[in-house]
Formats: sequence, C-alpha cells, structure tokens
Amino acid sequence: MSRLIVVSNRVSVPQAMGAAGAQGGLAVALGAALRENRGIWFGWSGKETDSFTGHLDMQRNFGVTTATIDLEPQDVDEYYNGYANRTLWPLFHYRIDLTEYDRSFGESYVRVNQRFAESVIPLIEPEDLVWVHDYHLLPLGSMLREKGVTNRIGLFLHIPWPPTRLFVSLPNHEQLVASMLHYDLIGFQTEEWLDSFIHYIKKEMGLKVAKDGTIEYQSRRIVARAFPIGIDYDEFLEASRSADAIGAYDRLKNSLGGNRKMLIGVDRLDYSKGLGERFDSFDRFLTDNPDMAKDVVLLQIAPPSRGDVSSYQLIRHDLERKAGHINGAHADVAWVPIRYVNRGYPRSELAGFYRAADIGLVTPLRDGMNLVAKEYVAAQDEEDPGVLILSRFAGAAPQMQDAVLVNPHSPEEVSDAIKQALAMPLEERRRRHQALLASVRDEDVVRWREHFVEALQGKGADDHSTAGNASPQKVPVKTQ
Ligand SMILES: O=P(O)(O)OC[C@H]1O[C@H](O[C@H]2O[C@H](CO)[C@@H](O)[C@H](O)[C@H]2O)[C@H](O)[C@@H](O)[C@@H]1O
Ligand SMILES: O=c1ccn([C@@H]2O[C@H](COP(=O)(O)OP(=O)(O)O)[C@@H](O)[C@H]2O)c(=O)[nH]1
Repeated sequence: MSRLIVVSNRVSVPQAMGAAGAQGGLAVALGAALRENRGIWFGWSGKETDSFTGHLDMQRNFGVTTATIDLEPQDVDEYYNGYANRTLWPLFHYRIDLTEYDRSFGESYVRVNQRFAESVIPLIEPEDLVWVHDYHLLPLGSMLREKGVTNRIGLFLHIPWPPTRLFVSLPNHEQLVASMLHYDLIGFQTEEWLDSFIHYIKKEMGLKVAKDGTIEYQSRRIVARAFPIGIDYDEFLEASRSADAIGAYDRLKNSLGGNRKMLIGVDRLDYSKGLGERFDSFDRFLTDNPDMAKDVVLLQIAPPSRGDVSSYQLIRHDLERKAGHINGAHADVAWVPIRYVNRGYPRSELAGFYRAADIGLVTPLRDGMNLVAKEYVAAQDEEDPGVLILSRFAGAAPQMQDAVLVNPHSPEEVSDAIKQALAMPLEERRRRHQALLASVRDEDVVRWREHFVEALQGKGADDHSTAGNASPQKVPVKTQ
C-alpha cells in the first residue's frame, strides 16, 4: 500500500479518543487514513517565529506522524489572513464585495507555498501519494512538480468554486488555475462547484474536458470530480453516547424550563454562515407568531474565527448588536429568545446539545459542505428526532433533500420553515430523519477518503497517470 503524505494549512495533532479537545471529523478521518497507510501529515504548526527557519517538528501521536513548520508573522498576516482569508475565502463564497486584491498578499501566498514545497519534499518517497488540501495551497502541486516530484498528487478543495464571472475578478486568475493543472486529481465537494470549475476551464482556457472529468493540458491528464465529504459517523455516534454528551443534554434540557422548544445553530463566526440573516429570520418568526414566541429559544454557538481579519471583526460586532436588539425587543423577566454564545465546545458536548434541540438551524449563505448539518442528524433520537432546516446554498443540500430546505436570504421563508418544523407530526419527522440518517451514515468520511485515494491511485476508472511530468518543470505562478 502506498504511503500517504497529507498537506494542509493546519495540522491536527491526533488525541486520545474522548480527549477534551474539539478534534474535527476531518482530523479523525485523515488520522485513520495515515495510520492505515503509514503516512505523514504536514503543514503549519499554527505558531509564529521571528524569521522562517524551515525547522520541521516531527511528532508521533496515536500512530500518526505529523510534521509541522512555524511561519513568520508577515507570512501569517499576508498568506493566511491576507490572500487565503481576505482574497480567496470571500471570493470563493461569492462575496466579491468583501474581497481584497492586494499584491503583497499574492506575493506572500506564492512565497509560503514555496516554503511548504521545500519543507515537505524531503519527506516524500518515490511511491508516496501526496494529498493537498484546500484554498491555502492551490499552487503547491505545481511547485512540487517544478522541484522534480513525479508522484501522484491530488488536491481537495473544501470550499466552493465560484462562478466564472466572479472568479475572473481575481488578478492573475489564469496563472492560478494553470498552476492547479499540475495535480493528477482535483476534488470538489459538489457537482455545482465542479461544474463552475469545468466552465472556467472550457470558456477561459479553451480546454477540452471529457465526460468523466478528464482535462487534457500540456500533454498531461488531470481528473476533476466531486467527492462530497461526510462525518466520521461511528466516531460521532460514540461521542454522542459519552458521559459528556449525556451531561450536556441534561444541562441544556433542564435550563429550558417547561415544554419550551429549542432551535440550535453551531457555526464559526463567519459571514458565510448567514448568522445575521438567521437572527433576522428568528426575529421575523417571533414578531409574526406572538402566541408561540415564548415557547421557543434559539441557542447560537459561534466560536470566534480569523479575528485578525476586519470583516470578521465587523460581523462579530454586528451580531452582538443584533442579538442584543432582538433580545431587548422580545425578552421578559423569565425568558430570553436568543442565547448567543461566543465560545467553542468539544464535539462530545455538541452532540448532547444537538440532541436536545428540536430544530437544527443551518442556514449558510454559501458553504463548501457544512458538517454541522450532518452531525445534527447523527445526534438525533431516532424515535423522536428533531427537524433539520437547511440552506439550499450549503454544499450538504444535494445530499440532504429530506431536510426542510430554505433560502437563507428570505426571513419570511425561514420563519415559515420554523413554524412548519415546530408543528411537524412525529411520523413526518421520523420519515425525513430516516432518509437523512441513511445518507449521513453511508456517505461518511471514510467513504470520502477511500474514494479520493482510489481515484488518486487511478483505480476504478482509466489510469489517468500523468504524462510529461517525469522531469522538473518550470511553472510560472503569479497571483497578483
Ligand atoms: O482553519 P480555520 O481558518 O480556522 O478554518 C476552519 C476550516 O474552515 C473551512 O472548512 C471547510 O471544510 C469543511 C470540511 O470539508 C466544510 O464542511 C466547510 O463547508 C468548509 O468551510 C476551511 O475550508 C478549512 O480549511 C478550515 O480548516
Ligand atoms: O464549538 C464548536 C463548533 C464547531 N465545532 C466543529 O467544527 C466543525 C465545523 O465544520 P463545518 O463543516 O460545519 O464548518 P467549517 O467551520 O469547517 O466551515 C464541526 O465538525 C463542528 O462539530 C466544534 O467542534 N466545536
């Protein structure tokens, strides 16, 4: 079996099962893959150092080897906060109004990708598969090729790919995409994002794309396909049966008082998650349904994210104001409609919170996938499940058609959906939940990584092995 070299911006050091930390499903799944394939997970340590040394911190925890590098403050500012999160993130989430095009960000992005390439190369052995993750590292494959790496290299993009008309607003978009065409496999979360990418490849680059997603470019063949990510269902089920989950469930239920129903939202504090629009919709529901208002509570868990980026500071400020305003307008001495919590919880506790909630309110304006929607379904009591209200703009929506699908931009539509969910008969709740659960359980993260790794190995379809990358290539990468 080939070893797997996983490269991502952040590396999650594996923890013991049931440890207090909030380890994501992706970390668990990649950890399992790395244990099976004897691989290495490489990326940024999350730490800063005065000047870049390239020192590799190698660790082995619970059977997984991680290798991390520290970055300079300027790298973090211009690559992570800058090009990744002020340029690509807003643009790829269709927020051209928030997108900043600053030449220094693009230069740092290229420099840090070069640093990643130089640091990871000594770890790569001839038969290894290299799996690169996300928008932070789009040109990494081309830099590895330039330095002579001939291994199979795949990229998985966790966030949307924007429509061509938006994407072309990115200075040097041509070079960025050309640099991506040095991967053997490019994976997207949904057919929609894949279609947008293929549209760009055909219309802007004039390339031919076969029905199976094979792109021919400079005597290489690149496969582009959708691989929707899932949760680690078994691991999540175990977490949801833990003492932490049961304790969290009891605490929350007891705090509600009487027969009050609860809606839950769990999102990083990010403008893509539609939190302001969600609060507006809940406000509309409270205003339009005064007879039901005091029987419901919205618990919104929103751990702060990317706090050095001004658009994130702004959204935090706006949400505090909005929650305060709605609570001020509707609360009485014994009831506050929105419990707005700016901190994160371990997933075992989240599992208990999800189960205690009658409605999962997942209304991003645009989201690569959204694992919270899947976790909410997995955490429910099958005999008496809650209802998932899901944005049609989440990457999870095509797989979760039995949720109550909404347009998150319409307060009336979301308010109606809340009313519908609160009144939904048990039989309909069970029917919808059964269908959702089947897909969450079957299309899990293990299947996701197995499909991706098989495709990267060229199994299950024609062998799309690259031609023409056996020797180092000069690859121009310019992002600003
Ligand atoms: O590392 P951060 O800057 O703190 O951000 C956290 C992660 O956010 C993004 O998650 C995406 O991946 C999820 C799993 O595929 C998907 O469900 C979600 O829709 C995406 O937004 C980001 O893409 C990751 O790289 C970050 O680590
Ligand atoms: O307090 C929190 C909030 C979120 N999460 C986890 O963070 C992930 C969020 O993933 P999602 O795909 O929904 O969105 P992202 O933040 O990656 O854009 C999920 O696994 C959540 O369980 C967590 O562990 N603790």
